[in-house]
Amino acid sequence: MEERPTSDTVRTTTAVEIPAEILRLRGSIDNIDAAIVHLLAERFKCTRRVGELKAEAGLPPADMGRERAQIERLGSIAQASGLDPAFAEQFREFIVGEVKRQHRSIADERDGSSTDGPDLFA
Ligand SMILES: C=C(O[C@@H]1C=C(C(=O)O)C=C[C@H]1O)C(=O)O
Repeated sequence: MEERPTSDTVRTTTAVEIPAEILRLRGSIDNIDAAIVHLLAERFKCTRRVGELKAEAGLPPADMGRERAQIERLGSIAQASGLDPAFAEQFREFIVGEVKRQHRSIADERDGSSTDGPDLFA
């Protein structure tokens, strides 16, 4: 006979069968996660090169004019696609924060001067 959980027994996840639809959805979630990692890897390849070109040109790591345009554009895209725009902005900020950290480190490796300059606020 199947043992029923009581207040002092803990039901483990293995005790209950996982519905087939959840398993199917997890297959898609895994594919999406893989795509996100591939896309991020490609994005960081591009931003790393932008960091090198900025350091060569003596440009600062951050460009707040560009970021304002990104925030506006991605906010509209998030809204239209049913993603919370606040979450989209947190995610953008997380990624771009790492990009700027990498740009500062590229500039520092070159001559150590670019981190001392102001961000671009055009
Ligand atoms: C990549 C750049 O540098 C920074 C990083 C950005 C990004 O990751 O999209 C955008 C603007 C900059 O603050 C850039 O200027 O294009």
